[in-house]
Amino acid sequence: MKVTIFGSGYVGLVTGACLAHVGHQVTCVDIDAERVERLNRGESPIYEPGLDTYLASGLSEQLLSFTTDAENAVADADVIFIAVGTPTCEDGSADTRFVLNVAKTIGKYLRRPSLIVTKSTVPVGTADKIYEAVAETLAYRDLSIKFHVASNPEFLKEGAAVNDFMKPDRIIVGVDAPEVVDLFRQLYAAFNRNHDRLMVMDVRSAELAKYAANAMLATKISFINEMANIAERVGADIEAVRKGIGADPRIGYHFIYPGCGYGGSCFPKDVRALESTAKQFGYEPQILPAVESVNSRQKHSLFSKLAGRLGSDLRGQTIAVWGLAFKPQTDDMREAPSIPLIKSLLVAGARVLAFDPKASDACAEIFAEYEGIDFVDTKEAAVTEADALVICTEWKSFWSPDFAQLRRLMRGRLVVDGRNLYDTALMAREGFDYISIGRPTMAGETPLMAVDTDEELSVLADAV
Ligand SMILES: NC(=O)c1ccc[n+]([C@@H]2O[C@H](COP(=O)([O-])OP(=O)(O)OC[C@H]3O[C@@H](n4cnc5c(N)ncnc54)[C@H](O)[C@@H]3O)[C@@H](O)[C@H]2O)c1
Ligand SMILES: O=c1ccn([C@@H]2O[C@H](COP(=O)(O)OP(=O)(O)O[C@H]3O[C@H](CO)[C@@H](O)[C@H](O)[C@H]3O)[C@@H](O)[C@H]2O)c(=O)[nH]1
Repeated sequence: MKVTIFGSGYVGLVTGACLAHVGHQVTCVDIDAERVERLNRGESPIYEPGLDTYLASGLSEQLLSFTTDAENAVADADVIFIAVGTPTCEDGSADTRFVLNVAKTIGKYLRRPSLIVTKSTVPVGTADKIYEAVAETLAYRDLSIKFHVASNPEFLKEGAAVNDFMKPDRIIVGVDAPEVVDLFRQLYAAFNRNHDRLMVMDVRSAELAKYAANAMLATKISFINEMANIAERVGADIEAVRKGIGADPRIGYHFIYPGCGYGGSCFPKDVRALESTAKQFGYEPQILPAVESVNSRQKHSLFSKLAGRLGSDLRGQTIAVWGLAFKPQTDDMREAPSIPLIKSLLVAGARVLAFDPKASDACAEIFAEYEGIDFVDTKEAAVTEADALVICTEWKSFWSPDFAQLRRLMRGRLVVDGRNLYDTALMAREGFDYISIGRPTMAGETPLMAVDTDEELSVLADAV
C-alpha cells in the first residue's frame, strides 16, 4: 500500500520504518527540512534501538523516503497517517493545532479517496474536527472526494519502540465504517499473522482507550511511589512489598517499580489532557490530579533526600549524577526527573558532574544557560572527587559498579539511588551511606528529608 505519514518524530519515524520493512511504500512528510535531509542520508535524529537498521534498509530498497513536499505525498496515498506532536497547553489540555494544520494540508492536496488515520494521541472528538477541517478545505476547492477518518492510537514505548511496533499486543482501530477495517487488515497483515491483534471499535472509544491506558500506567506508578513514601516512614521495605503484591496475578509485577517519578513525553502530558477533557465534559476527576501531584512531589524527593544529609547549601560540594534520560535506552529528556534534580542542585550551589550513555547532548541543551554543570564521557569521570552520587536512570551499565573503584574515586560516601538498583545491606558492607526509594537506610532510619511537606516541596519546585 502507499502510505504517507505526517511527522517524523518517535512515532512517525518508527511507524514509517516498520511499515516499509514489511513492504509498504512509505513517504514521511515533515516540516523540519534539516531533519528530512538527515533522514534521507540515513541519519536518525533520535536514539532508538534497531531503528538505524530499518531506516537503512528502507532507504536502500527505496520503500522509504522523507520529504517536506506534502502535495505529492498526499495526492498519491492510500492511507495518510497524522503523527505530529500534541503538546500540553497552559491549561493542561492537549494542543491539537499541529494535527489540525495537517488536516488542512491534507484537504488542500487530496486528489483521490483516502483513509486518514490519527496516530497522534488526541482528545476525544478530534477525529470529528479533522473530518470537518478536511471537508471544509475540499469544499473551498469545490471538490467532493470520499474520505474516512479513523483513530489508530500508538502504544509503543521509547527505547523499545521498534520491537513494540513489530510485535504489538493489540492494534486498536476506531472506525466510522466497516470497509475501513479491511484497509487496516491489509496494512497490518504482517503484524497480525497468527493471532488477531486488531481490535475494532468506534472512533471515540479508540481515542479514549489511548488516554485510559496511559492514565492507568501512570496511576500504578504513583500508587507504588505513594506506598514507598509510607514504607519509608513506617520502617518497611518497598521492594519486599512490591514483590509481595506483584505475586497476586490480579496486581502483577509490571509497572509497579518505585522510583523518582515518571517522565517522558506521554504520561505527564496525557494525564493532564485527560483531566482537562473530563472537566470540559462536566466531570471533576479525583484520581488523575492525585496521580499527577504524587508524581511531581516524587520528582523532588532525590534532592530532598540528598539535602537531608548534606544540607541545602551545597556550595563547595560536587555531586555526580548517573542517568539523565527519562528512562534507559533513549536520549529523550522530556520531563525527565533528572531536570528538577539538577536545577535544585545548581540553585543550592553544587557543582554537578553528569553522565548518561545517550542523553548528555540533549541535557546539555536544556542547561545551556546554567553554570556549574559539566557533562562527562564515563560514569567513572562523573564520580571522581564527588561528595555524593545520585542515580536517576537505571541504565544497565549502572547495575554492577566496581564498588572498590567507586570508593577510591569518590570523596564522599553518600549514594542516593532513585531506582533502587542495589541491595541496602551490600551497600552498607561496601561502606556507603546508601539512601534509596521506600527503603529504610541500613541504620534502620527513615531517610532524612530536607523538605517534606507538600508546602515545602512546592516552595522548592517554585525555586527551580
Ligand atoms: N513518543 C512516544 O513514545 C509516543 C508513543 C505513542 C504516542 N505518542 C503520540 O504521538 C504523537 C507524536 O509524538 P512524537 O513523540 O513522535 O513527537 P515528536 O515531537 O518526536 O515528533 C513530531 C514531528 O512532527 C513534525 N511536525 C510538526 N508539524 C508538522 C506538520 N504540519 N507536517 C509535518 N510534520 C510536522 C515535527 O517537525 C516533528 O518532527 C503525540 O501525539 C504523542 O503523544 C508518542
Ligand atoms: O514501574 C515503572 C515503570 C515506568 N516508570 C517510569 O515511567 C516513565 C515512562 O516509562 P515507559 O512507559 O516505559 O515509557 P514511555 O516511552 O513514556 O511509554 C509510555 O507512553 C507512551 C506514549 O503514549 C505509550 O505509547 C506507552 O505505551 C507507555 O508505556 C519513565 O520515566 C519510567 O522510568 C516507573 O517509574 N516505574
